Amino acid sequence: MAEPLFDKITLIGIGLIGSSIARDVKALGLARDVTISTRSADTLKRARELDLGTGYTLAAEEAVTDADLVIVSVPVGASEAVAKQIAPHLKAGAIVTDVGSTKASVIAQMAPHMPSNVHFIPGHPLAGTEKSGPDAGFRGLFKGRWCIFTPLADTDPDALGRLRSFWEALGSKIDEMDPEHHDKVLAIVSHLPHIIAYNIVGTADDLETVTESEVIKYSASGFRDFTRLAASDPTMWRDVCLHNKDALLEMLARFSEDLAYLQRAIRWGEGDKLFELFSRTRSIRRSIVEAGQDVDTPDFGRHVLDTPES
Ligand SMILES: NC(=O)C1=CN([C@@H]2O[C@H](COP(=O)(O)OP(=O)(O)OC[C@H]3O[C@@H](n4cnc5c(N)ncnc54)[C@H](O)[C@@H]3O)[C@@H](O)[C@H]2O)C=CC1
Ligand SMILES: O=C(O)C(=O)Cc1ccc(O)cc1
Repeated sequence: MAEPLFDKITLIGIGLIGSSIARDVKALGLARDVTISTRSADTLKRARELDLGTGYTLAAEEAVTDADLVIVSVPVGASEAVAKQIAPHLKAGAIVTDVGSTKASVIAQMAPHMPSNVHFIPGHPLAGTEKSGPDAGFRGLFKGRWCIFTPLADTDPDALGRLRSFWEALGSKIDEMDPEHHDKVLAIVSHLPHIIAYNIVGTADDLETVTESEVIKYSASGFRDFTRLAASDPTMWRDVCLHNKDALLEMLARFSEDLAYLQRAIRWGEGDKLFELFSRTRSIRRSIVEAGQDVDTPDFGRHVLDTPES
């Protein structure tokens, strides 16, 4: 068991991400006190049944009292409400971080409410699944995965170092970026793929000439991969779309142009153009595999941490 990095950690939101953090924190002994707060009584009750923390309350302002580290793991659209609620009750010197999939909007929502004696360090673990809620979390989700920090200009290096040590204890690799760049990168590698998945599954569902039972019966593995992404939480992804609007619209515009190019090549029988693109994209997949980043298999992220569960 590791020496606790923090006396008290408070988790606001205890879904897939919050509960995965809680499981690792508890198993690794990273805090003496793990207080959990979430919006609904049913979810809080489930967190208690799963024994995810040491204290439970529906009142976020009560939960953050005396906390050394506060991790906000709620849909990005709820960030401002949470920040307003907790801000007056934060301990001087506390670190407040989040895990939201978009960063510029979360900073705009939270930073103005943070007291000057608190260290607010936005973060985003690039790890997850299509599932949600406290039962969906699991130990080791963050192992070997990137966690991106988008620190504000005046961030205290000591606080940054302590947050880095925390994520490293969960097995993550850390990178830093400015929030706008983060939002562009994530728009192409994560947000656009989810939108494409929602769209293709919606298109299949709307077809008049192919029945739903045929789609289910004959779904090839490529289509099944899309259905996994398209099963992701609607609240979370509505919020991602609304809160990374500019970057997403830019990537969608680029995507539509490139799709039109493909459409023309198919219409006019330009096989050389199709072959050239398909060869280029194949090499990207090879680079991902060579870089050891091809962990997105059906059981991806399910590797447990080396430290045995206590
Ligand atoms: N699901 C994924 O694969 C990943 C999600 N994220 C980000 O992590 C955050 C949480 O996502 P998940 O854990 O997947 O969602 P989830 O739906 O599993 O859990 C969300 C939690 O937030 C709580 N909540 C919602 N509104 C709240 C409010 N106003 N006050 C307090 N609690 C509130 C819910 O009760 C629930 O406990 C999101 O911002 C998402 O963008 C980041 C990386 C991966
Ligand atoms: O389930 C998947 O394939 C994901 O891509 C999970 C995911 C969703 C949102 C994020 O911000 C990061 C990771």
